[in-house]
Order: sequence, then structure tokens, then C-alpha cells
Amino acid sequence: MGASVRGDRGAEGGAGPEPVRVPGAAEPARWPGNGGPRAEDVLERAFSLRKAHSIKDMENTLQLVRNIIPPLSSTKHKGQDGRIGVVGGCQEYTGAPYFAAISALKVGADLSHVFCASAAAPVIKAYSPELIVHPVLDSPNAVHEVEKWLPRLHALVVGPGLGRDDALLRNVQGILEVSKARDIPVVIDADGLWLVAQQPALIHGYRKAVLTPNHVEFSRLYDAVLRGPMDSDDSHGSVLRLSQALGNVTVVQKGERDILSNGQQVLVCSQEGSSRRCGGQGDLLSGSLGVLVHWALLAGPQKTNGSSPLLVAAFGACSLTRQCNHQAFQKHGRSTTTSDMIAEVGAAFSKLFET
Ligand SMILES: NC(=O)C1=CN([C@@H]2O[C@H](COP(=O)(O)OP(=O)(O)OC[C@H]3O[C@@H](n4cnc5c(N)ncnc54)[C@H](O)[C@@H]3O)[C@@H](O)[C@H]2O)[C@@H](O)CC1
Ligand SMILES: Nc1ncnc2c1ncn2[C@@H]1O[C@H](COP(=O)(O)OP(=O)(O)OP(=O)(O)O)[C@@H](O)[C@H]1O
Ligand SMILES: [Mg+2]
Repeated sequence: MGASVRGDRGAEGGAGPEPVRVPGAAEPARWPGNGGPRAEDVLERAFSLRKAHSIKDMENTLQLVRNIIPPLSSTKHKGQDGRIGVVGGCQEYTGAPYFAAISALKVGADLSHVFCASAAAPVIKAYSPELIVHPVLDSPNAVHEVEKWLPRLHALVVGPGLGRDDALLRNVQGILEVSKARDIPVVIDADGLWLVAQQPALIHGYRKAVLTPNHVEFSRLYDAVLRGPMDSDDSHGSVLRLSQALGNVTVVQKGERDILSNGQQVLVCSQEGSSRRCGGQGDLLSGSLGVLVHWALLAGPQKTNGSSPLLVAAFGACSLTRQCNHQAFQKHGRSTTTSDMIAEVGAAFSKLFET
């Protein structure tokens, strides 16, 4: 396996990994003009202190993920280990919200809701009796219909299969606003990222947001927020800068290696996957992350050894998705689909986190 943390003491060890940090900063790094350290300085220090990838780095980070996983216990009631909402699903796309919502359940959430357009609801319900499906997203009362569930939800995953219909996107904008007002953690993926690229202010500075762009979504966001093309030779710097420019929201750039940053730390996940790139793998990642974000925030930074709980959660979701891909590919080769990966969630989770 090849997951790694870029850091200054990771190879020597210690209780946990040493992710890249702003020197001496208690406050998050700020972008030039805000009076904080310059991104270039953060990067320079990060790279000058960088050690070779090591198995110990990977192990240390996976251990932090293990620390946030709530124990199974006969004294708990239904709902305690996570009630997750997925906002997405329209006439064209019904698979994506299904993949995200079922992945949340398979990772260990107790209840998984989908808030989708009315045309998508019967289809998603027919895929699975385990999901609670609300056909509300194209209703004139969509924001209210979702808001009334928010007190019962621990996290939202916004965007899988949402599409780009203006009326739906306006409703999702309202849903994001009320979710922020209630301090609900949000994972934003797929067409949710399209919306954020149009209106970065929607999530700017919201510390409970995690964005999970693929290559194209990342470039679009970077262009929109930093008003210029990213430097494709400096992916670490690009992810760090985008996070900082968005007010330190956590950004996960998916790809051959996943690069994660909250504007202060940069983590790299290169857990072995496979070369099979069927659609829907990102939905598995965002749904899993919904649960892990909830667990990580509940556990708090003492369980993550001072590292950002959201970064640890994101590292967990990336590792898990890639491990599912690896295991499914071993069995199915080129015919591997995301459903085959979802069937591996339990075994992959045990292998990575319950050793
Ligand atoms: N079964 C389903 O219902 C699925 C629906 N999906 C939904 O489809 C909608 C559009 O998502 P897209 O991801 O296609 O986004 P975009 O519509 O922004 O398209 C991105 C395009 O870039 C290409 N691309 C992806 N990674 C690339 C890379 N590394 N280098 C170069 N090109 C790359 C893709 O093939 C795609 O055509 C979203 O709502 C998404 O959730 C996807 O999640 C896949 C599964
Ligand atoms: N070249 C690659 N090699 C290995 N793993 C990859 C590669 N590209 C992406 N992945 C992994 O696949 C998963 C999904 O990433 P991807 O870029 O396909 O997302 P996506 O385009 O949003 O997917 P979706 O089809 O669900 O929308 C992530 O876990 C990522 O680490
Ligand atoms: Mg996607």
C-alpha cells in the first residue's frame, strides 16, 4: 500500500503523523492580503521538511482514522452512529445518489436519506428498500422540506446526480444556506461543485465543508476562485491554494493520487486501487465521507492527535474507496462496476480500519 502523509517528522514517528503545518500558526493560513503567512512560504517549508513516503506515515494516518470510528455497542440506539442525507438525483441521474447513500449505510451509518427530484424518487426507492427517499428537490418548498429534516441529520452530501437545472440549483443553494446556519457538516461533490464554482461565497470560510472534486471539477473551481489556470506541475500547491482561497474549507482532489488539504496541511492518499475507472466511484467516496465526517467531528481533535478531523475523515474515505476498487478488481477485472465496489465496503473497511 502506498498512502502517505507529507510531513516534517513522519518518518521518525511519534504518536501520529506530522502533516504539513503553517509554522507556529494557531490560526489557519491566510491568503496574501489577509495578513497571514503566504501560501508559497507554507509550501516551501512543507517541501523542505518533506520525508520520503513511508509505511509508517500511512500507518499513522490510518490509525487516526481508526481512532474516530465509534465502537459497536449493544447499548446504542438506532441513529447514533449516523443519520446522513444525500441531496441529489434528477431525471437523468439516479445511480449517483443511490451509490452515495448506500455507501453511507454500508460504512456504518444507521439511516440514509436521499432528497431528490420527484422523477428520480421511485427509481431510487426501487433500487433499495434501505434508503429513505424524499421527492422534494423540485418542489417550490424544497428548502423548507429539507430543512425540517436537518435537526435529525448529522451530515449532508450535496451534489451526486443533482444535474444542472437552474431551479434545482437554486433550491440547493437555499439548502446549503440553512445547513450552514445550523452548523451541519456538508460534503460537496459533482454538480454541487458546479454550483460552488458559480458562487464560491456559498461555502467560503465554512469550516464544516469538504469539497471532493475530480480532475475536471477541480480545474473549474480553481479557475473560478483563483481566476487563472492551475499549475498542473504543482498539484499540492494548487490544492493548498484553493483551500486557502475558499477560507480553509477542506479540499480533496481525486486522481491517481488523492491530494487533501485544509489550507494548513497537505495529505496524500495513494492507497492501491486499480486502473478500472468506471463511473460512480466518486459517489462511493462522497457517501462514505458523509459518515466519516460525522464520526470525526464527534471524536474531535484529541482523537486525531491534533490533525484536522475533517482531513482525517477524508483520508479515511479516500483509502476506503481505493481499497474497495482494489478488491473488486481482483475479483471482476475489467468488468468491475461501482456496485461490485460497494459489495466490498465491509471487507475493505475491516482490512483497513479493524486490524
Ligand atoms: N450512475 C450515475 O447516475 C452516475 C452519475 N454521475 C453524475 O453525473 C453528473 C456529471 O458528473 P461528471 O463527473 O461527468 O462531471 P462533468 O459533467 O463535469 O464532466 C466531467 C468530464 O470530465 C471527464 N473526466 C473525469 N475525470 C477526468 C480526468 N481525470 N481527466 C480528464 N477528463 C476527466 C469525464 O469523463 C466527464 O466527461 C454528476 O451529477 C454526477 O454525480 C456520476 O457520478 C457517475 C455515475
Ligand atoms: N488514475 C487513478 N488511479 C487510481 N485511482 C484513481 C484514479 N483516478 C481516480 N481514482 C480514484 O477513484 C475514485 C473516484 O475518483 P474519480 O476521479 O473517478 O471521481 P469522479 O469522477 O467524481 O467519479 P464519479 O464517476 O463517481 O463521478 C477516488 O477514490 C480516486 O482516488
Ligand atoms: Mg463525481
